[in-house]
Amino acid sequence: MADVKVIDVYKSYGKVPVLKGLNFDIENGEFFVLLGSSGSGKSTTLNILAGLDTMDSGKILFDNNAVNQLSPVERGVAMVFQNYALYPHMTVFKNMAFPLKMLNYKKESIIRIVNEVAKTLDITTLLDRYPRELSGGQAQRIALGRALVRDPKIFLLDEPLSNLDANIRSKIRNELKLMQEELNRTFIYVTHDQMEAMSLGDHIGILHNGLLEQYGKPIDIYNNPVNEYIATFLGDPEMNMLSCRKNGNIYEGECSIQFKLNSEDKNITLGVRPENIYLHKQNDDDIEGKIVPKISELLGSRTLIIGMAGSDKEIKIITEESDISIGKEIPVYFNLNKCHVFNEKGDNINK
Ligand SMILES: Nc1ncnc2c1ncn2[C@@H]1O[C@H](COP(=O)(O)OP(=O)(O)OP(=O)(O)O)[C@@H](O)[C@H]1O
Repeated sequence: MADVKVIDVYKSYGKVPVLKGLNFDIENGEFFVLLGSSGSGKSTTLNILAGLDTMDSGKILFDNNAVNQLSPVERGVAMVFQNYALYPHMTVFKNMAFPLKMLNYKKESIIRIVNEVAKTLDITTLLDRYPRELSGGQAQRIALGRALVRDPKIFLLDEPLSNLDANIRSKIRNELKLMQEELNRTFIYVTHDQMEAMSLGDHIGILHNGLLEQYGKPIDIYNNPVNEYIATFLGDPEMNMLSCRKNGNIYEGECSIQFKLNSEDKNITLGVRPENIYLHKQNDDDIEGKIVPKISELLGSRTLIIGMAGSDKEIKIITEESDISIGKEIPVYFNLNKCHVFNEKGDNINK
């Protein structure tokens, strides 16, 4: 049984359509990430799920029950925002106790629940502090704690890590994932950060133009993007896109490549990820291209090469080789099996 079902949700602000028939299911206890660029409608979707915003039409089911008419509290969801929204004049304890107080819990119950949650989150020593005395990571944990005290079925998280420094961010990210597994609750997490989505999500839904453009396990979307938009949105550095044109029975394209492909399309785009381009031939049927390396950047054990194919086409390659001469044309190799073929509409026609 799906925990959350979003069915044909439409939403406009004035004349501007934001959600144009959104559909997806989220399973009980999973970490679902809604990924999309700025303005794609992620927060709107989350607010509608929470009951903080209304939809124009559509249906939302929690455990197969329609929640359209229910208030945020009645829905049993908890929302965690990027700015934590802690009350500055209250201690951590009082911040966490606040939602329970609003629900008229008895004092003893409040003390017991807050202490239990504080123990789970390892924040017992922070209970007497004020928000100004907390680091960003600690404040984030308190914000989660405040959501946890109500024992919600579903957590809705709107870019909760975006105010944190890069190093603490990855630490809290890992903690969040562990916490979700331990709590075994459904997390719906909104972000525009594809790395965050890839590392956190059991499933990812990519929102684009008011629709869920692709849904799946992170690795499946990475390996089988349905179109050029998704292909370039996931992956850093992004997938190289080579324009190619059919000439007789072969395709010719950027990077001076030539290859055979069973397709009727006159113009196609060949997509190849930076890690799938090699400086030495791997297989007899590899496609050979030419680039002029412009920049070589050591990434640790691997090197990023930015090369030029023609005057204004950049090609990015991730290689384990470190001895790269800049400014001199070199051959590069990749295999059609590892490429994606996009038609003129941008759809992936590999499969
Ligand atoms: N209350 C509102 N009134 C009018 N337009 C709105 C309102 N809220 C959001 N929008 C518009 O709806 C679109 C989607 O906004 P939303 O905040 O859902 O996007 P988002 O994907 O969460 O973006 P971001 O990553 O920048 O937070 C945007 O174009 C935004 O300007």
